[in-house]
Amino acid sequence: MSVLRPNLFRGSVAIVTGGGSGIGRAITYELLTLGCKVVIASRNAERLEKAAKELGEVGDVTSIPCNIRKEEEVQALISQALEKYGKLDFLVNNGGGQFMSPVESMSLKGWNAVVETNLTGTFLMCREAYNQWFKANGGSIVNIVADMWRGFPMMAHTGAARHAVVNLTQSLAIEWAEDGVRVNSVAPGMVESSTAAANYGKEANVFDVVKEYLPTKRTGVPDEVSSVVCFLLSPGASFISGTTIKVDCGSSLYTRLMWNIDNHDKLPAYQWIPKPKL
Ligand SMILES: CCC/C=C/C(=O)SCCNC(=O)CCNC(=O)[C@H](O)C(C)(C)COP(=O)([O-])OP(=O)([O-])OC[C@H]1O[C@@H](n2cnc3c(N)ncnc32)[C@H](O)[C@@H]1OP(=O)([O-])[O-]
Ligand SMILES: NC(=O)C1=CN([C@@H]2O[C@H](COP(=O)(O)OP(=O)(O)OC[C@H]3O[C@@H](n4cnc5c(N)ncnc54)[C@H](OP(=O)(O)O)[C@@H]3O)[C@@H](O)[C@H]2O)C=CC1
Repeated sequence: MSVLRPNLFRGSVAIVTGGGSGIGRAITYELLTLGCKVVIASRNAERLEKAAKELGEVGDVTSIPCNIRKEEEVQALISQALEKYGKLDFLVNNGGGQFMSPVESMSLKGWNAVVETNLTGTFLMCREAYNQWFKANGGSIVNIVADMWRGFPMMAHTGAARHAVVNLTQSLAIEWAEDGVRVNSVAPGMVESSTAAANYGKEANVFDVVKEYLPTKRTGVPDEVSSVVCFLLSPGASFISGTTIKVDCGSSLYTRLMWNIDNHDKLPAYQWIPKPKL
């Protein structure tokens, strides 16, 4: 099912923030099928535990509740993961989110909540994983960002924070190269997980509305992000660090100003069958 070879990550250990839902869950699922042990971490302990139970049928997974905005919780997450599995190979900073609002009515508290979640949370996770393990042992980090390349109207807070993570990725790739740590990012386009649809799909019907504006004429699926994350973690990406891969099939490049793409179905989704519940 994974395009990567079976047992590729046997003996490896990963932490995936937000690993209990949506894209993070797809990443966790694929890592597990490749033999990796995975710690999933996010705020909602009940939902996380339920996800760990379901994913436990695929492989060795542990849930540890953690709010990535809280320094002491991040420190505890890394040390508990190390206690449980004795090592750490991969960190996937996928946990994040935002709300829709024009800047003029964005409160400072709301701005801070989004910047702390997406930028400061990623910084804390990277720093702690490095200080507690990667510095002495090497490792690989993938940060999930977003399609903010042309600004992010209605989500300016997340646009600013995610672009900052791209720059953080570049800085860390250089600072930590001599310790054998690779750091990359993945920037998904519009990816329709059930959670994302619940967050944005109903209110503004975003995922349905955008389809005709995408070169694919369809939204992405979580498996299409997961496969790229797993590749970046793998030895196949051993000469890639400090980069951000856009997983959007060109949507960040497309405007209808000079070129119009008519409706088509020539770029179908790469989706696991049977599809895991995401
Ligand atoms: C479109 C497709 C592209 C993207 C897809 C995805 O990313 S899919 C994945 C997407 N998944 C997600 O995005 C899920 C994760 N997202 C979240 O958990 C939240 O959006 C969070 C990041 C703000 C964290 O919030 P939290 O739990 O830490 O904090 P809190 O709830 O206490 O809020 C703090 C303050 O923020 C403000 N404020 C908050 N909401 C709204 C709003 N709707 N309206 C206006 N303002 C809002 C408000 O000021 C509030 O304070 P108040 O006025 O209440 O005293
Ligand atoms: N779907 C899409 O189209 C796109 C998604 N993205 C990004 O990809 C990532 C995954 O999104 P997706 O799977 O679609 O949606 P989800 O809502 O399923 O994923 C967000 C995850 O982040 C966790 N999370 C949020 N805040 C925190 C926090 N403070 N500490 C720890 N965990 C947290 C949530 O769990 P909990 O609530 O339990 O904390 C949840 O599992 C997010 O960063 C999202 O913004 C980027 C571009 C497009």
